[in-house]
Amino acid sequence: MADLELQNKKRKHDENGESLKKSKKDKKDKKDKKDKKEKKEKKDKEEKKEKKEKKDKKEKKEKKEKKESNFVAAPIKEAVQTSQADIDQFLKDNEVTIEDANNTNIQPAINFDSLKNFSIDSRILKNLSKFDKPSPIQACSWPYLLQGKDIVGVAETGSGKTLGFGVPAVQHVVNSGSKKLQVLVVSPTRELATQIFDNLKELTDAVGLHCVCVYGGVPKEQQRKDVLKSQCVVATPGRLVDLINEGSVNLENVNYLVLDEADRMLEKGFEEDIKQIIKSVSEKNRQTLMFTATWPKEVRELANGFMKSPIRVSIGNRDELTANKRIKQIVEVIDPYDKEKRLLQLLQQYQSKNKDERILIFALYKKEASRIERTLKYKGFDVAALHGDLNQIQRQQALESFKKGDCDIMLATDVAARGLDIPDVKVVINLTFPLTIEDYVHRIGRTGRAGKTGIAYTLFTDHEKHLAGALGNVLRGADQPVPEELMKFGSHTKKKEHSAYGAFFKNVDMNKKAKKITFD
Ligand SMILES: Nc1ncnc2c1ncn2[C@@H]1O[C@H](COP(=O)(O)OP(=O)(O)OP(=O)(O)O)[C@@H](O)[C@H]1O
Repeated sequence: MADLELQNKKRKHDENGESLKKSKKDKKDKKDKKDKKEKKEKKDKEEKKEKKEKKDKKEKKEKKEKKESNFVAAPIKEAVQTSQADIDQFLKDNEVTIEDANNTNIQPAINFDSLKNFSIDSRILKNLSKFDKPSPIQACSWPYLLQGKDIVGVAETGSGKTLGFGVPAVQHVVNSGSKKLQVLVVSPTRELATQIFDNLKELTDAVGLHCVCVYGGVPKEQQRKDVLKSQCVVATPGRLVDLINEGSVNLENVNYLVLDEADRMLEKGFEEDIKQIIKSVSEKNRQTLMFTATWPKEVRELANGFMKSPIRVSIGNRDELTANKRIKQIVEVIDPYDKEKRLLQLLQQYQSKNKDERILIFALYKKEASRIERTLKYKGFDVAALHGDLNQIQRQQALESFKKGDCDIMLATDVAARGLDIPDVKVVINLTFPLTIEDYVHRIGRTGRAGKTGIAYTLFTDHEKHLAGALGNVLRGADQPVPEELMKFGSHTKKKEHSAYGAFFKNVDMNKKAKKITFD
């Protein structure tokens, strides 16, 4: 009995153990299952959250990109209709030629009113109200530029080309709604870059945007900082390439590129820098503009090389090199050794007339400029000098004192030949003729600006007789007298083999440093 009992007990014990084990196992299975379920739910929740975050991030990015999409052509509302008769009269009076392969034929904006329909920001229009009406180059270029077209704008010196590209540039940024760097204006000299910057800054300040000027001869630090918050940059090529190479400037969002004094920018001395700058700007959405007063044939096909079916707007007969007709051009053929004496006589003659009228003298090389500066100062003339032997501070001070009228005589090399806008320059004296006839047209264009008249006096010697024919053509083209002595040198115009221009797109030996023609 006892054994049996014992066996029963043991069996029961075993059975209890079994069921205990089983219930423990069940419990554990249950718990495992629950844990697993919870884990899965947690994982699903995390995945869902992650998916939502990804989706939100993607939407946010798309929204941001959509907002910062590239320039969308300003919607043209029904423009204030200017009668065709008025338009035709305007085109005829200003000898306007518009070459447009696609015949878009957008009506010129011959008054500021019609600009309102191009959705121009009212603050920009307010800034323009200091003028009566758009200048011809502005009237013809703005409508095309506001439609995102590439343009080559050719118009006489002093005709408002800066705002011609500047107004649509700032409107372009306003339209984009983006604070990224989008506008790049490249100019050949520091003084001209500064002047363009001053013009653009008035507009960017008016609409709460930022503009920066990048040029050599001054420390880089401030320029590096300012670029980061700017939407527009005005630059000379050398310093800009420096900042690109060191990674301080990124042009990937630039979609509005302007070459001011474009024919000069395509010359040999600038080609490597310009090539690198163009390479840094993506071609996809790029709107490219070129503006100048002189547009030699050698440059035209080059320019097309990186523009998209550009519209060419010319004011006046720009096929032949023509000077501003409001400038009285006097050419005197003289012995080179008599130039300084003659210069002193001219200064006596013109300075006595009207103290407020500025006289701008051009020498060719900086050594000559330094020598003449010393001579004039020794003779008691108060002269401001602008040439490459001076540091940037001295150059800025000289230009400022001339603009303000502290000095009414400036002596400069061709660094001042292009673009500088000094309203009261009444007389330009070419003490030494420039290297090219184009530079002659730009030099004398420092006077007779914005509709005013001016006088250009040129001392011509047999050293530059190879340019006598071209000079004679410019004089005749502007209805100016051609001196007998000048014609004695012959009227041929040596076909200018612009090795400078030709080199631009050829595989230039990038190792061979281009000969920079610098006067500054
Ligand atoms: N619509 C306008 N009406 C009158 N004056 C204007 C107008 N637009 C610009 N100006 C003035 O004309 C002058 C010359 O302008 P700007 O310097 O832009 O000429 P430009 O054509 O670039 O000359 P350049 O070929 O010598 O560079 C400036 O003083 C400028 O303020």
